[in-house]
Amino acid sequence: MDLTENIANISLHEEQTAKKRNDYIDWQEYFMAVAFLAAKRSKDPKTQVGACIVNNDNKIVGIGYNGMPIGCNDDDFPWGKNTPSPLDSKYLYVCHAEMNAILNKNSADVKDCTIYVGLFPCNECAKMIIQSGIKKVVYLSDKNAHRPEYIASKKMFNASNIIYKQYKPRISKIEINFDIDWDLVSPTK
Ligand SMILES: O=c1[nH]c(=O)n([C@H]2C[C@H](O)[C@@H](COP(=O)(O)O)O2)cc1CO
Ligand SMILES: [Zn+2]
Repeated sequence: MDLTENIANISLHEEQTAKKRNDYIDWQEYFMAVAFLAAKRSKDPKTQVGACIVNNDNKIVGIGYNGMPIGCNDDDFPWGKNTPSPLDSKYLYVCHAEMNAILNKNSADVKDCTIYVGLFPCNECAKMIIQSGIKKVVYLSDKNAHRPEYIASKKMFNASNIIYKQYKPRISKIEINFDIDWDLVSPTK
């Protein structure tokens, strides 16, 4: 067997024994990352939240982020927090990520689904989650846990048998790189 033939045999063997890659992201990482990607669409200068609703077949059926209602111009409505009049701050207007994800659903309903969200849901979103039939909440941060709205959320979730679970990331960062050299990854034949 000459050298060229030998090299060809080795590469054929490599092709035939090729294994799947194992550094792929798992389902939870994928859904939480989708929620975080959606949050990047938010115009809120302080807090960007994203939510991703997933059914029992691991299919995404709704995505949302916090933003002004349709027709309420992002540039005209306020984004401040601590204004003398509540009418001049964002809170009376902004739609929360969870609410948008539920309303944006692309399936008939979101019954028995799981919602992945950056922040633990407030009491208003908790009510929407319960009424929509979502059965599980996976959240990243519970930074407002001491506030009455969030204590109320937990009371309602407990009463309604909604499971809530904090997501503990295995990795702290998932990078999206548009700058891939596709020919280097998989050379054109
Ligand atoms: O679950 C949530 N979902 C959600 O979309 N939000 C939004 C509403 C506001 O735009 C922002 C919170 O504003 P701030 O952190 O500045 O108080 O995050 C806030 C929460 C917190 O519960
Ligand atoms: Zn909310």
